[in-house]
Amino acid sequence: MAKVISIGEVMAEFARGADGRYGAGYGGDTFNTAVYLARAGVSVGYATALGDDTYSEAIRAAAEAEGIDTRTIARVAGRTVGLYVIDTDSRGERSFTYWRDTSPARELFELTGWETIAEQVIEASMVYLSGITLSLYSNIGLGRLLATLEFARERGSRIVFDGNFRPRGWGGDVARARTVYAQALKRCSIALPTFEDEAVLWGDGSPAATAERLATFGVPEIVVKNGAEGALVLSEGASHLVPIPAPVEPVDTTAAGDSFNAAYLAARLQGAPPVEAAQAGHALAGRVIRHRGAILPRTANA
Ligand SMILES: Nc1ncnc2c1ncn2[C@@H]1O[C@H](COP(=O)(O)OP(=O)(O)OP(=O)(O)O)[C@@H](O)[C@H]1O
Ligand SMILES: O=C(O)C(=O)C[C@H](O)[C@H](O)CO
Repeated sequence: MAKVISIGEVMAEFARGADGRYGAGYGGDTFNTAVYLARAGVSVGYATALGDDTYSEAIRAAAEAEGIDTRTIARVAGRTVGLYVIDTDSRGERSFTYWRDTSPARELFELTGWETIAEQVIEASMVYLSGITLSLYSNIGLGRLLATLEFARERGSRIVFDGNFRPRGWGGDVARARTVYAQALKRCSIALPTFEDEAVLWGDGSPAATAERLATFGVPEIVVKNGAEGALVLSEGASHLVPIPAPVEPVDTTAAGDSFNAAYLAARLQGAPPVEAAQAGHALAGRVIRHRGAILPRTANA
């Protein structure tokens, strides 16, 4: 059984290159983290639903080539995956446009056989999800996901959550987003948010305010990422600001946070303390933002 199971959506990706042309790939926040976890040697599975077309099959094959356990990937006949396009500004800051409203991933917890996938999630020793994951599902799907997380937690699994707030995913309904986030946070052992996103969703004035708010939800281990400003680690009652090793001029910041999370978790699973794990997070994220798209070419990851 996979040690970590990451839950969410992976899409086809188009990233615009320096020449103005778009290159094709695939990505999705929780999938990006699963890829970087696998590359760090962590046993990881991905839970989602794909279609049965060539794009879906290419994504499944890519997951398998990365060594990701695909037994928790459902397949829906006659459907295809969502799509997103990355555009970047002169500072490498990314923006996304999505075509994802009809993707099968949104129905994961309502498909025939969803219980089998939930059972595998419950048996994982760590479950990873994000605010984007939460934005995918109907209230029925969310209820099933939250029950699954609750059972996993009762079995001793650690729930890891990255807020990754994307307002469009919630149709502007911030009140619903906050209610649903609170349900995930109550069950969370490790929170790995990004300050910018938390400020939009919760109105936090500083990374310290984000960390304090998450601590009041009872989250014992918190890392608040803040781009080039470093990361604030709060664990066992002590807080540490972990600076980036060196500033990077980003080409495309897509998956900066996702790759940070993977390197952080891999280090924690290998026994490193939180501050050392955050340094590993910075090191990988600093490499990822030098490349276009969410996922580094395999040769660039070494
Ligand atoms: N200019 C930079 N120089 C060096 N490292 C950076 C820079 N910007 C970001 N990083 C690294 O990336 C990590 C995450 O950055 P940030 O908080 O901007 O990500 P994010 O918005 O969550 O990304 P995404 O949601 O696309 O995955 C930082 O903690 C840091 O390690
Ligand atoms: O924005 C999303 O929903 C994505 O999953 C696309 C990107 O890969 C992700 O946001 C990067 O963190």
